[in-house]
Amino acid sequence: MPLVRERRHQEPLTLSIPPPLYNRTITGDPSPASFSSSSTSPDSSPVEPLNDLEKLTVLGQGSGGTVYKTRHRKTKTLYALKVLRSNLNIITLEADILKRIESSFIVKCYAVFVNSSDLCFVMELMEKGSLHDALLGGHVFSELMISSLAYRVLQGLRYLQEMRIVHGDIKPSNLLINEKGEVKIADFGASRIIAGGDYVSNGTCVYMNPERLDQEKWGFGEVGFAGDVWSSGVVVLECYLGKYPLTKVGGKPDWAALICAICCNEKVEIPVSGSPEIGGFVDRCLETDWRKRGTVEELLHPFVKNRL
Ligand SMILES: Nc1ncnc2c1ncn2[C@@H]1O[C@H](COP(=O)(O)OP(=O)(O)OP(=O)(O)O)[C@@H](O)[C@H]1O
Repeated sequence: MPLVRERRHQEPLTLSIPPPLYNRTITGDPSPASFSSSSTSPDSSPVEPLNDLEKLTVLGQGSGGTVYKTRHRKTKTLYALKVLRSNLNIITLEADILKRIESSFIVKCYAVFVNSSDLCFVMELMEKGSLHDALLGGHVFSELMISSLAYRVLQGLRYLQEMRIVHGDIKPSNLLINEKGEVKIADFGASRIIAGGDYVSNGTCVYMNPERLDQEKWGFGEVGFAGDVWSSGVVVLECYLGKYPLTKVGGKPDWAALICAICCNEKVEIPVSGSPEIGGFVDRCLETDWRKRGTVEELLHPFVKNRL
């Protein structure tokens, strides 16, 4: 069956967003403007309404908005609140995807609220931040830790594939860690739901796979899932080496250098100090031809079998 990416701007708003119900200001919000909110969450939402949340600190900043640590005023439960300031027609696909997801390998979204031009996601708080933070300063991980991380990412991708969802932006800052040290996949801003044919590029360039950078050569098709596998391989290699593995350290690579590094270079391999299992794993993920690349099912063995 041909694949169609549901174009965000063509997509009708799939969330049934009711008219604003509330009109109060969230504590700590520098804007005096009222914070109108309307819940679009599943019935199980523990947060209703949005202004029950008190902003505590800023957890991080993405290209589209800010993520806050918040506390529910009554229950005292902590949540992460992601506020995206963008074209609602574009970002509601992310909300739609999050609404469908229920997996212990993926950061839970409890509720989605709309506030004029902002879309607010109430999410499970991942206390230990992102894998990107954990990698700062050239920190390297043991193979056992990497295999545990790879297992969780692959299980998350397996779930998404069953839901016909391509994540599209697997990278360290989108892999979050909770208090127990469990890694979960987050951020569906570059995701797409596969139904048949069309394709739009999105996501972070340095973790992109050859077929996405060179679409004329590779064409379209069921490449999205293979793309998530490629990115997972880059992340595993980065955890092993303590640095982004496909280009030289320092400086942001320009587009041409990146295309060359990802599409034309010799195969990137794990150093000889690595075990054959992690070497084989990376090798299968970073297979340039997406048709020959390892699948999620295949990659769940044997490297990740030794997971923690
Ligand atoms: N649920 C969460 N719990 C704890 N911290 C979070 C949570 N979600 C996001 N963060 C933090 O906020 C940062 C920004 O997240 P966000 O998803 O907005 O952008 P990003 O993935 O870092 O960048 P990009 O704009 O490229 O997607 C993350 O890197 C992480 O440190």
